Amino acid sequence: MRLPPLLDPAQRHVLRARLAAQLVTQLADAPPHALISLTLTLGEGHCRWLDARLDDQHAFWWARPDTDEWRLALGQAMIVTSAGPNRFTALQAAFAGISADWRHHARDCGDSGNSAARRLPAAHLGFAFDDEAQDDLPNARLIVPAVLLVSRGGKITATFSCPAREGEAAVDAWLDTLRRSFVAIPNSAAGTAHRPPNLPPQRQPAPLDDRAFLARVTAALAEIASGRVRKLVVSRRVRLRAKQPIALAPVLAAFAERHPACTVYAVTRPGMAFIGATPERLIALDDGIARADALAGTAWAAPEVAALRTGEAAPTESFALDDDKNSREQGLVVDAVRSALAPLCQTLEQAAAPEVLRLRDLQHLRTQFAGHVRTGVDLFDLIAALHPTPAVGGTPSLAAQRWLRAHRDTRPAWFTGGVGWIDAGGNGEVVVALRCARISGGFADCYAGVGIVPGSRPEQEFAETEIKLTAALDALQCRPHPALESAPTPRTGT
Ligand SMILES: C=C(O[C@H]1C=CC=C(C(=O)O)[C@@H]1O)C(=O)O
Repeated sequence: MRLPPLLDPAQRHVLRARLAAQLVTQLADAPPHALISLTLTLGEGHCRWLDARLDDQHAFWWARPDTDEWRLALGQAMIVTSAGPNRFTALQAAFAGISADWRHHARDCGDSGNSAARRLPAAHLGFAFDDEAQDDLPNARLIVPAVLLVSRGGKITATFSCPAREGEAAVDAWLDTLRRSFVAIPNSAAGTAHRPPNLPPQRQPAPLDDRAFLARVTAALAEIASGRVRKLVVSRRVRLRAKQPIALAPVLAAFAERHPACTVYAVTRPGMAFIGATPERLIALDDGIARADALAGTAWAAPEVAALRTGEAAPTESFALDDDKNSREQGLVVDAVRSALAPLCQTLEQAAAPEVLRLRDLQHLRTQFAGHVRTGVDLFDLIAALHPTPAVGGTPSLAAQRWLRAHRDTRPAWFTGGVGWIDAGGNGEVVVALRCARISGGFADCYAGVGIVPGSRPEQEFAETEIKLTAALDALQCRPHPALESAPTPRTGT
């Protein structure tokens, strides 16, 4: 849809006047260290924010298409980064400091009455799988954006934030951020429909990487047989190359259209973007109720994929979802999530049996947990207790992480880490960064991992990664593997 009128360059003077008036009022009694946020209602409608220039600036884009929630965070009012074993505690302390004097003024949208404004203002956060990882995104990061645009349930808001010491100069900085973000696309443009689509990138064959993955799965099975670990999650990368820089908006639009029940996310900085559509919630906290998923075990309906690339006699179909191997794989995640949450919750409930989560190309087993958290427990405590679950690391967790480091199963950017947001009241949600790609210029690296337990077979696990990679490959319009072109994949589920 069109951008809300207040974001139209022709209306900027109105926006400027409203922001300046509210900021002056807030500054009157604020100490310099206070964080000030102003939320304006921009009207009714649905905005996916894909008109924004995401490709060449620091931004965070997040969508839950099926609940009509679309967020775009631009710029930085406050930023905290961290790494190492205490990284979540460091973010927690920083967030406590920020929220101790976070002043919020919500004009025309009464914090409690308007669902679009209820979870505002907010920070966004993300972290790598491994607390020692060093990559082109900080290991762990929390940002209160300068501008946060939210379209949720038909209501659109904009929240502007700055440290009080910035004073009235913040208004021009906010308007500059908006100008830079929406400058190239006239207000009349209707989202990505007017943008040229990306030309399909080519998949770069990497037979050595493929063999290394198969060898890692075999080594993981040997480690499991030794009794030192019970489960390991092994991952691989597929590289795509395009003739021109890959534009993000069409890829995000495709992710959102094909995976509406997933969380679609993009974390960008100049020259690089990390994007994906994940089905897995790590944790959500809402008014003292924590919700978490134990997601693992995979089945798919494309037997042809199983014989790809390895050229060996391979199983021709996936394990049934209720097969012992899948149940074991998911059961270990259920046990770990329960053990992590139980000490932090007064009550904890879990579904009696796993449900089937049907996605576009595959299916998973999922057990949902819900519990009342104990007094004083916050989102960071919950993240620290849960991450990494055996859905992305292994069991026992520390032994699995040691093995993955030793076997160079590195997880670039925030793959198998987390991305999410937290509002000023401590409510928030973090998803596990899966089904993703790191895009840089004309290159896209797509990632997928698989849980290895007794009974896993290397070729079949390879096939499972191919199926998981389909989400990113499809969104990037990469042509399917030749072996799949002649045999269309039967779709199951939605
Ligand atoms: C690690 C990934 O998926 C996890 C989540 C669901 C099912 C999984 C599995 O069946 O192996 C994985 O544990 C990935 O998609 O890269």
